[in-house]
Amino acid sequence: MSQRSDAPASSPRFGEVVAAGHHVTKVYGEGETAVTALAGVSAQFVSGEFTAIMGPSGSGKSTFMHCLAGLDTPTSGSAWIGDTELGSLDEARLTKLRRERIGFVFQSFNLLPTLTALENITLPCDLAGITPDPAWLQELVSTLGLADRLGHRPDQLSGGQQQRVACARALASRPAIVFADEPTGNLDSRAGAQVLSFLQMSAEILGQTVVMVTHDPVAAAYAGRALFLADGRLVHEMAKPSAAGVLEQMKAFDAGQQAVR
Ligand SMILES: Nc1ncnc2c1ncn2[C@@H]1O[C@H](COP(=O)(O)OP(=O)(O)OP(=O)(O)O)[C@@H](O)[C@H]1O
Repeated sequence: MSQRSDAPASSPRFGEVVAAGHHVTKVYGEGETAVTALAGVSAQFVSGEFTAIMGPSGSGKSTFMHCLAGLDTPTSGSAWIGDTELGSLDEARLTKLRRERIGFVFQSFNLLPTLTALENITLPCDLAGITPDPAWLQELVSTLGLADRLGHRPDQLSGGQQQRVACARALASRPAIVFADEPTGNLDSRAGAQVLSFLQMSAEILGQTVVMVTHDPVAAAYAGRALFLADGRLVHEMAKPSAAGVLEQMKAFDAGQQAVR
């Protein structure tokens, strides 16, 4: 895939902050049954960066991602996409922003079963009233190895092919940011590696900002940066994570030790 020089003028410039959470706190429930899922997490995501959010089960990874993407609302603190604070938007504006500026990849693919692969890929653009750039679509489809599968419905595709369709769907509108929640959780290691290589390349070559929640150190090693959550707090950050380094860090947290440097 070649570097593109014809990105829309509204595309973020390299190094620009495209998403941020400021002191994001999320408490579910009230009183004695209240659960503090996030306790004041702040992080910034700059253009072209591929960030993995790591942490043990229940550490708040998905809640943080959902708050950043406007799928959940912080109890206090704020979440930003570009210079828009999501809490300032009503539901209609939030839906519009999600459709126009955010791409999603979920563990369970979330493709519509009655639509073909191509119809699934273009659905968010159709809903947002955006006409996807045909050359860009073709490039995505060929890079993801989907050219001869576009007329198939999801039940006629392997899990790996379905997740590659979901990746094409996420990038079709050239969103400001792609959020991927355990994108390889339902895939074998080979299909998972294809999806992760694509996400890595989309950041490194296309400048696509990607934030991925994962528990898998091997998956995190595809990212350029890993953030570690524990008990709803941001406890460590690692640049250029290796699988071994991430594993060591996770073991240290399990053992209640300080961050490994
Ligand atoms: N809707 C909810 N109602 C009540 N508690 C919730 C809700 N969603 C999440 N929680 C709680 O918030 C905490 C953080 O959950 P979250 O799903 O963000 O963690 P996670 O790190 O993504 O976990 P996992 O890796 O297991 O998916 C957990 O204690 C969870 O039980």
